[in-house]
Amino acid sequence: MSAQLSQDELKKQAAWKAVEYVKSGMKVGLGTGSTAAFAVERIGELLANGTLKDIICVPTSTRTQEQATSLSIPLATLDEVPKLDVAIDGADEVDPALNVVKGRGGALLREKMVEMASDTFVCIVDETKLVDGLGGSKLAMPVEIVQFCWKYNLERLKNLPEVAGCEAKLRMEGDSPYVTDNSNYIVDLYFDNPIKDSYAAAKAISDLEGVVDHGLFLDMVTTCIIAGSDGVVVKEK
Ligand SMILES: O=C(CO)[C@H](O)[C@H](O)COP(=O)(O)O
Repeated sequence: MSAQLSQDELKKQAAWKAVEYVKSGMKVGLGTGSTAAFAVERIGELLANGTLKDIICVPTSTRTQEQATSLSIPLATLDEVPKLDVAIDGADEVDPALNVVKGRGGALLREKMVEMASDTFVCIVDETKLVDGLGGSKLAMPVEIVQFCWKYNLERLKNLPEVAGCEAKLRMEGDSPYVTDNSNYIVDLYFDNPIKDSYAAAKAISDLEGVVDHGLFLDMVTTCIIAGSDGVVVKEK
């Protein structure tokens, strides 16, 4: 039966399972992306039917903020609620140690801030996101940089020994650079092979002046919910 589920149905299964971690009275981080959107929708439903009460949520993007507002989910910022009980968010890649790449949706900075502020980070994915090593999907690993002298920083990123051989491209939206919710640009790094040492890469990237943040979320996920053709698997860190 489950072998016939679409990718969206798998995302929804993972999202619904994650929402079981949300209890009345909690402070909740809301992720960004198509998988996280199913979780936001479910939280909205459970609030509307009275199953969940008195929760307050912190969104990780203007997109999620708009969705949550449309569902009458009570919202706050980290300024108002600096400590969260649980955050639920998708990911682009998940390795066997539950380190993840995030930010293909462009929300990496707010996602990292909200997820670091949370006691529990429940990551929700379908099985297509599983990789043997980060960078292994051959899709983008985003780095958020300031707009100022972006070419200079793109070149410096490309030339870091810790990400040797990667391709670096400024993310575009039509004919213009993509601009994040924080008014920054994104350089996407593409790898032929998984990154050898994600920790060294994360440090080297962060150390560049003008880098705001990157999509390597290391040692952050506490629970990963993976929906696949064999059902839903929960992995705890
Ligand atoms: O990091 C993200 C957005 O910045 C998303 O969580 C990530 O891109 C996964 O998205 P989706 O659930 O649509 O596959």
